[in-house]
Amino acid sequence: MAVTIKKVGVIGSGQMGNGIAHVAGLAGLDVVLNDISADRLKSAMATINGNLSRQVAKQVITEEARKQALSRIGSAETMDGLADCDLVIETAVEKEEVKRKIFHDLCAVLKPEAIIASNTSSISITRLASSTDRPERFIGIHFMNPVPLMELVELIRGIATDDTTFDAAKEFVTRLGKHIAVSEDFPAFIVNRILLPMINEAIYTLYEGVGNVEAIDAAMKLGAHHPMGPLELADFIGLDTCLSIMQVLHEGLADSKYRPCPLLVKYVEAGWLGRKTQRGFYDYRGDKPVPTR
Ligand SMILES: CC(=O)CC(=O)SCCNC(=O)CCNC(=O)[C@H](O)C(C)(C)COP(=O)(O)OP(=O)(O)OC[C@H]1O[C@@H](n2cnc3c(N)ncnc32)[C@H](O)[C@@H]1OP(=O)(O)O
Ligand SMILES: NC(=O)C1=CN([C@@H]2O[C@H](COP(=O)(O)OP(=O)(O)OC[C@H]3O[C@@H](n4cnc5c(N)ncnc54)[C@H](OP(=O)(O)O)[C@@H]3O)[C@@H](O)[C@H]2O)C=CC1
Repeated sequence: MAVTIKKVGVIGSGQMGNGIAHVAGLAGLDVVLNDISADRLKSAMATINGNLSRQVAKQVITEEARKQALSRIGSAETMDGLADCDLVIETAVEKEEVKRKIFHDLCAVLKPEAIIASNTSSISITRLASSTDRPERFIGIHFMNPVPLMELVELIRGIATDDTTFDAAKEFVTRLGKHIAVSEDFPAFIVNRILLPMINEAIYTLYEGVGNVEAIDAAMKLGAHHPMGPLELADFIGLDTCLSIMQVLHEGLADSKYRPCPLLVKYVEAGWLGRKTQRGFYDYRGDKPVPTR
């Protein structure tokens, strides 16, 4: 039976959650954003408004489209508010036990025919699906950061994902105007299997003293035409997320070439997670970012 997605739930209102709510609202879908923190929900709504306003100023969207999109995005402090969604996308932190608990709580309230998706960067979709009551209606829908600007979304089927779910996810992503890359359910899928070892290697390059933060980022921006240097990009993604992805690659593929750089571990242990905590490979607390090494 075909599934029509009209109402979308988003769990986790961090940078990815607010981006997904933003693009879904703009595409004319009703959105309910949920988070464990009421403060986070409030600031996510303000961020979405700010990002929509930037798009109006740049004439990417009209003022009317901004207003319409905002009016479609609501927030819910408990999971009950997601009960009648057709699709719920989980976008909480990259920790398997957190995601499993969310799915357990979500399945208790969500209508049985609804589809559940995870925006995980790396974790097995088959394994996450097994913590739900509907593995056949579970899929990986992996957006890229920043969601309103990046064109790609990866779709990942778990072993049990049925064709109806895959087709509905495809239709949903197409409606958002994004390009789809289909990936097999392997650790970190396609983009992060390639991108994260490059970022980890850039951190080793720093750790071994081959270059400092500025030299490494300038080298890849000006020498390889990357839009952001790898350390700037790591701060943008979040160093906790980068470390989690490397750990999934290291454990999942059992190959020492994916060993997370000890310097990355140290930054995460310090709570220097990048832009979201205002300190990572750069310090963002002043007027302009200053390298921390
Ligand atoms: C970890 C995973 O699981 C997967 C991943 O996502 S990996 C990460 C993938 N993403 C990347 O690799 C991003 C690499 N960087 C880029 O492509 C570019 O730097 C970029 C597209 C992010 C920005 O490009 P830019 O035009 O050079 O930068 P910038 O001038 O700062 O921003 C341009 C506009 O983008 C928009 N923008 C920037 N960040 C935004 C955000 N978070 N949300 C919405 N809009 C944003 C703004 O409209 C901004 O306009 P203003 O100048 O008015 O602020
Ligand atoms: N950052 C990136 O570039 C990309 C990330 N992803 C993936 O998206 C997901 C989210 O990443 P990102 O947005 O960067 O992370 P953030 O740290 O920005 O946001 C995560 C959000 O989830 C909230 N949260 C934590 N636990 C729960 C819970 N039990 N229920 C509801 N909300 C919860 C956090 O709240 P609090 O802070 O209060 O704990 C926070 O608001 C991860 O799986 C990540 O791997 C995918 C593509 C790109």
